[in-house]
Amino acid sequence: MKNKYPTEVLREEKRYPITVIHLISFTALFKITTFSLTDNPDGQLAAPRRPSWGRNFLKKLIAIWPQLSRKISQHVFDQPDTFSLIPVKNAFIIPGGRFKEFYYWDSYWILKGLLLSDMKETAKGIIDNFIYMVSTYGFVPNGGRIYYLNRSQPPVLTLMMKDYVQYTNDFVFLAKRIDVLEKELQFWLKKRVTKVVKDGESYHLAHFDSESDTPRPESYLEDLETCSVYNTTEQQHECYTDLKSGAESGWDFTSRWIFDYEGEPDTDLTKISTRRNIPVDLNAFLYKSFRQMQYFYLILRRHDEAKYWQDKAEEWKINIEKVLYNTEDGIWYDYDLKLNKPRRHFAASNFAPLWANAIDEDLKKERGQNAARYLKKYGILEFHGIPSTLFTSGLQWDFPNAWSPYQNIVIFGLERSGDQEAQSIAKALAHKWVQSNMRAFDENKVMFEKYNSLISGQFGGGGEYHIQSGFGWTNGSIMELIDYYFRVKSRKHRPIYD
Ligand SMILES: OC[C@H]1O[C@H](O[C@H]2O[C@H](CO)[C@@H](O)[C@H](O)[C@H]2O)[C@H](O)[C@@H](O)[C@@H]1O
Repeated sequence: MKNKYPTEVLREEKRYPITVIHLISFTALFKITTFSLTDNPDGQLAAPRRPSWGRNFLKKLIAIWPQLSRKISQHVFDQPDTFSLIPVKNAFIIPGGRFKEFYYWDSYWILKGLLLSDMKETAKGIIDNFIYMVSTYGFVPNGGRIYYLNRSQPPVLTLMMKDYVQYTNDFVFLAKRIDVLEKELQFWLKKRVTKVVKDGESYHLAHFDSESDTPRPESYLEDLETCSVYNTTEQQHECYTDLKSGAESGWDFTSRWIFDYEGEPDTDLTKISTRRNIPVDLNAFLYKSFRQMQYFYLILRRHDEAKYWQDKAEEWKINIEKVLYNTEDGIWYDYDLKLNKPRRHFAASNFAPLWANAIDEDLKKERGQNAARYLKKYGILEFHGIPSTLFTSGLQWDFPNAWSPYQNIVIFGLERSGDQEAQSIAKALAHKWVQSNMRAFDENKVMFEKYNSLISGQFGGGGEYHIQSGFGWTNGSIMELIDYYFRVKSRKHRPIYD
């Protein structure tokens, strides 16, 4: 069949018969077991500052880093056209399982875990890989393959730099790279921002919007099948673009991106319309990054640039408040660009502005209180992890799956609101999540990419592939939770909680 495989895949498959491909993937990436000399993978996390159960678990997690570390071999640099890997110089940490290359937003939580394990050189190298990609391609691709070059993932590079600089005080490193951080955020401002109308007023906010209208090479047959319900080529192309935009969101896939005829979330993937949604979490990530740029430029005494990013942060804060905050329900909601109305449904992403602090100082406590009430209303405390949504669609970013990054986003959002009840709920949520992860680890001897919020210790399921283990971001984010909630003494370094 013509066009059965995308050109990138064809190029690799045509040149190399199956056996050679296997050989190549074996030699294209290799594991590194020794880290840089200044890295200390025994890590301060495993030091005797916490209960012994916590120390033992953390030691086991730290021991997983070498299994997930990769470096690109010289063959790829010598013959880049014969590999699908994007050649980056420094070692990195992969998620694990089928994910054998680096992933953009996974790396944010991985980096937190690396810093908490005192592996600052590896962390630095990972940031520099991303800096290289922004310099070369103008943005950070979804992951480390050339077939990911038509979409990004939630923007977190500036936040990675923040964690690194906060841990190391390496302002020279920051000063040399700040223009590239700026370049990445300009990509989002220029390519992903759209006009939003609410109550007759216009605002600007971002949405996910891949520029490619063909099936995802890594899930080619799945996408062909999903979009085959459409009769015209134009409709099929729209469908592919929305699937790729869904992958750009990192929530691939979820009822959040699916609309029924009345604009309500749906479980039928063929109705995917990712671009129609203004996502709360994406705009919170951007707000947090804009504010961070303001602080970075102030430290570097570049006052004009600091003012530019201060204005952007203020604009985003106002727009998040006016368009996404729902005073009646006391929470933020995604916004439907077509029907100009909020999508009033539970999602773990609804809490992201609390975590990003996209709130006026005098409203912080009240917003924390409201968010706590909202969690209780939906009985979220009864679960073993905060589920992505409350829709059972069979898609992996829906009920009952709970994903690690959003545990930290919700928990640290509640924690930093300063409201006492919100803080005690945050602690209870952290306990349940850590418990479930530890139970699963005891039974299976591995960490998973997602968990089932209905059963403590049970891994998640659904979606287009089987459950994967490893797992980079789960390990990084649980280290952050354990470090914050299960500590018995003060620490040498300043914490990096977010
Ligand atoms: O191959 C299917 C999809 O797999 C990735 O998405 C999932 O794994 C990623 C790595 O852990 C994670 O970043 C993402 O949030 C998950 O949904 C990949 O990112 C997708 O682009 C890809 O289509």
